[in-house]
Amino acid sequence: MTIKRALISVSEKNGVIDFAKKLQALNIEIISTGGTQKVLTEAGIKTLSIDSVTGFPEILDGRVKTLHPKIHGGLLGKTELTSHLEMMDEHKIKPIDLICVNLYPFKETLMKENVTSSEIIENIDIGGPSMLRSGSKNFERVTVVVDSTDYDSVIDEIKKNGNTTLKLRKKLAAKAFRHTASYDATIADYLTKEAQEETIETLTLSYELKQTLRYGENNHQKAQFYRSNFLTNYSLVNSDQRHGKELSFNNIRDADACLKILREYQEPTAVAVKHMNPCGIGSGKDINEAFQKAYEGDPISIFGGILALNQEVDLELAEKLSKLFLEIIIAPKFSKDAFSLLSQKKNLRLLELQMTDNSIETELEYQSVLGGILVQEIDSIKEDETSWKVVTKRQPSEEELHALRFAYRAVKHVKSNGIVIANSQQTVGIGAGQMNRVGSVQIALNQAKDKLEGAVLASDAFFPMADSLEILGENGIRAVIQPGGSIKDQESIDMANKYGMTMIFTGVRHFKH
Ligand SMILES: NC(=O)c1ncn([C@@H]2O[C@H](COP(=O)(O)O)[C@@H](O)[C@H]2O)c1NC=O
Repeated sequence: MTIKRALISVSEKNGVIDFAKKLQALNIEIISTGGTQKVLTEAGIKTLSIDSVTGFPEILDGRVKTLHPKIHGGLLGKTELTSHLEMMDEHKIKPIDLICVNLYPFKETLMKENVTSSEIIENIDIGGPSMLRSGSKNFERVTVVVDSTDYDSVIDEIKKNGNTTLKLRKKLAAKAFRHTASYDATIADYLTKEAQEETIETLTLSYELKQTLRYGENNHQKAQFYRSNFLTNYSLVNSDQRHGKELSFNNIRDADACLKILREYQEPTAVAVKHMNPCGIGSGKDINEAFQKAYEGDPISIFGGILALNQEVDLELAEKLSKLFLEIIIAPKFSKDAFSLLSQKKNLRLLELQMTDNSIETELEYQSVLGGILVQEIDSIKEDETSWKVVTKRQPSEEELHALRFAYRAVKHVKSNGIVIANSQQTVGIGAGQMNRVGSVQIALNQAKDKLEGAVLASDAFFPMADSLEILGENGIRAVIQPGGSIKDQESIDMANKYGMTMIFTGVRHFKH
């Protein structure tokens, strides 16, 4: 069976003239909706108007154009069934064998500045998805084109056989259903937010393929990277990779962890990450000093790591960075000479990122478990220092308080059990991902060694026992910040007092499992 009739109804009209011309040259009759018909007619392509087929005008400002049995019957009718053919005959419904439809730009409208809600609602396409669904259900006969990148392969197949192959029609139908599902997911997300609903009975997500990755966590695992429909500040998805080979799966996760930490700091700051944990965070009066602090915090672990900085990298800094082995450097900008120096390193990736506004809004994060998915708000709670309680006899000095704030912002991003030892501008010891807290404390102390003078300690969750405090006291740690909440808190407080330490309970836990 050959394709005899096509319907074209597109909002995004790029490439459609060429496609329609080729269909016309293949003797395919074309029906089209108002705006599309205008464009095609102007290009000298003969088309039938929708109303001449339906016998009904386009009404309600375009809300009803193709929603008619003459169209949907033409798409859904099974021409191999005599009963269908008889019914189509009786109601003067002619088969439509190909549809080319793309939808009202809902997402693009949503992202426009100063857009009104009525403009958003009017950009919910109803007739387009209906046609896509009707045609796709009947993929045995109907070719459904929703993506202009498929125009050529469709034309090629029709040229060869007068029709597309069943294989291609099936592929295109699946694509069309993915397209309408994603389109609806975006609308559902918008309306859910508008209706201020929090717990929804069905999770519908819409992400677009950004790139196929060479492999996943290991080279026998296939992997892809999908982007959200909406741009997020500090997101790797919006980065401009200016140099180096493609990011790997592990690079992306590490770089994301790095950026989530960087987002916590307004002052010039550098963050180095290894295996999703920070290994050095430094702040300073300028970005050079910040990097120096981050580097000196742990000059060993930064090797092979990922570094993100929240200010432009200049030549002076680039010279220091070029001496290190780093996988990725992320910054809002690289000066011209910094870029030419760093881009000489073949294995280094350089990424420029939009990181202007570091306000952390309530975002959701997803984690898959076997057979399910967990959704939670990201840990973006604003620290309310007025609810912090000094539980020891000694109050923290201004300097200690400054360091405690710095350390507590960092420990939130360390895998539990998380321990950070820091001064007011630099992490000097990080204990991460241990199965007991005292183990993390020991790792952090071990790493901090000669930098313990005046250092403070932050813990992501309470100390279950006084043993950690005893070790800290013996090692000269003078100030501690932790959520509190253990039944043995009093023992830890007594131990802190014994060593003349000061300790703050924040009341807010920051587990990161
Ligand atoms: N209401 C309908 O019956 C209807 N039928 C097709 N559309 C959409 O109208 C658009 C094309 O319109 P035009 O050819 O007038 O520019 C396409 O994006 C198509 O998906 C419709 N519009 C919205 O639902």
